[in-house]
Amino acid sequence: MYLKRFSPYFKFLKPVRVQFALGLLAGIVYAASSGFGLPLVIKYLVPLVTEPEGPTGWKLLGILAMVPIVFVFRALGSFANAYLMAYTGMHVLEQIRRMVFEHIQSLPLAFFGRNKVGDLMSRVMGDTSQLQGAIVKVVDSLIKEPATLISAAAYLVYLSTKENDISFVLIALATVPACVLPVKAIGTRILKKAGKAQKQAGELNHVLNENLSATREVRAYNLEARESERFGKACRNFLEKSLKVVKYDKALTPLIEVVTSFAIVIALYVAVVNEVDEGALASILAALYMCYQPVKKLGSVSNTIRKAEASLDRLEFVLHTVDTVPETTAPQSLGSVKGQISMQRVQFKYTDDSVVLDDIQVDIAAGEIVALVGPSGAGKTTFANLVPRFYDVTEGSIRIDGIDVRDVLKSELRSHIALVSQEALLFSDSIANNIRIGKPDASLEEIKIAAEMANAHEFIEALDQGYETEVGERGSRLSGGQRQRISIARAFLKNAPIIILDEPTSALDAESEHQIQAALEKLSKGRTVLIIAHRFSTIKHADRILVFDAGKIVASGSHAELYPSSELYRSLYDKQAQRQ
Ligand SMILES: Nc1ncnc2c1ncn2[C@@H]1O[C@H](COP(=O)(O)OP(=O)(O)OP(=O)(O)O)[C@@H](O)[C@H]1O
Repeated sequence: MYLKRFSPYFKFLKPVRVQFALGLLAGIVYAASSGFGLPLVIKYLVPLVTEPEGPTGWKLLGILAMVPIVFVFRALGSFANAYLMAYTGMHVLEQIRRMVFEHIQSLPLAFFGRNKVGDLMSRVMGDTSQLQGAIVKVVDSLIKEPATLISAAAYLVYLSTKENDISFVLIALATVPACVLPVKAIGTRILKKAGKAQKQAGELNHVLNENLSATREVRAYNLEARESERFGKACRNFLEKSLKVVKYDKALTPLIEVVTSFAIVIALYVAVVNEVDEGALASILAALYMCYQPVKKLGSVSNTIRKAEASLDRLEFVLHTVDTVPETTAPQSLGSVKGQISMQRVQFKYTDDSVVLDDIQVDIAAGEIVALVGPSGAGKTTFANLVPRFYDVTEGSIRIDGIDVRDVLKSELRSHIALVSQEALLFSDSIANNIRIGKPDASLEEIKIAAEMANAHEFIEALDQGYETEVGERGSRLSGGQRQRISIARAFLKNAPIIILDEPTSALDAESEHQIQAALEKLSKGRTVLIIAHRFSTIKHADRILVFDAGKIVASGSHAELYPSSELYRSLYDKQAQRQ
């Protein structure tokens, strides 16, 4: 049955198996005291009221004492069961979330190009939560509810042997299959609707995330009303899709109750015709109630499973996404890298239908500084992204010191490459820890030296907390130029032989630009450097310039060689010169 879908995830119960087993045991105590204990108590209590010549003294006290005893067992069972199940549930949730998160870390950049951040957040938070709810509720209910049903049925059997009539049991049990029909019909609908509702939750998260990541743009372009409308629409869609789930979810219990009311009437009729006494009659009612209660609960469990199945589909979409940049099974070591990069007949496509880089053939010597220029969209960033294997070539090969990058472990390959991005991205941590990313075991002394090399030491020291200053979310408490210098300090600390430098496009003030430029020149010394040159100010320090156009390298050489020979280069350069 459909529980099979969840079986691979039951392994998460293993670390909490003791609590889980105790929780189940508590569930059985609860079930037995509800299904068997309560009807039994009622059987002895009712005659106390209806029969004038009832028991007295110790016997009376004994019967009365049964009430609190049964209720104490039931209460203890109920509490321990609920608490231990919540305990195991939260532990399961933690593990599932971590598994999904870890898998997301291993996914290539291409995956994030295709999927929205908000939707992924919704999958990590919302869908894991649904799955956790299902695993715990299902496993718990699958013991507790049938145990209650069996206890109540056992009581009916016990009573029928005493009353010499087995017909109540048969009638009570005969109605169970009838209750399964609405459970099945509603379950199928819930699966469909829940999938849509979760998808809409992802969309809602996406709109929220996009808005919160673009707070400046929203204000600058007066997009507040448009954004509110977009969010409102997503909210409404989510509400409508969720309400459909609620409708089916909530229809189940009343439906089952109607079915069981007929069964109860028939069972009572048989009991009355057979002239059972009041105590037995009341206890039959209680036992029947205890029989149908679990059926109802199991129906709601079925709905939970359906909802969780929809969430599982969304989670498995992430978990089953294979790494399109796979790790080699027979890794070679790069050893101490000189930094020679060679690209042979490289072709690259993001999607099947468009070639972004075509027939790229280039050899970059160790220690060479190479600038990549070309019109926007020509393929410069893509070219640089292939070296650390953010993407893999679709044809041809890239070699570092003669070794194909696909034959090296990604972690080793990337340890030899430092990246200075266009938009320096800092983590919400101290400045020291942000620089330390370049070398996790670096001492404060090493961090300060790296900051000095990056022309960052002075401004850091001038801050109240110095290196311990918290930079805020994404480094928002620092200026663009300061962030950039911290990211250059990171690269200094990493001391990698290959540097990829995505030149900042946003205009920095002259002083900041000068400091960054000077730091980058220092950083470039003795290393192989690829500069994605958006502005041409850095070009003069390059040993070679590669001119990209529509995914091809159309010219290569120094500025002095290219200016007269390449029309494209000349026009790009002149346009830049005019702007300055
Ligand atoms: N993640 C992606 N998925 C699909 N296509 C992409 C992706 N990234 C870039 N492209 C496409 O690949 C082509 C090359 O883009 P690339 O970013 O390499 O150009 P670029 O020369 O660095 O441009 P710019 O100077 O504007 O940064 C463009 O047509 C772009 O639309």
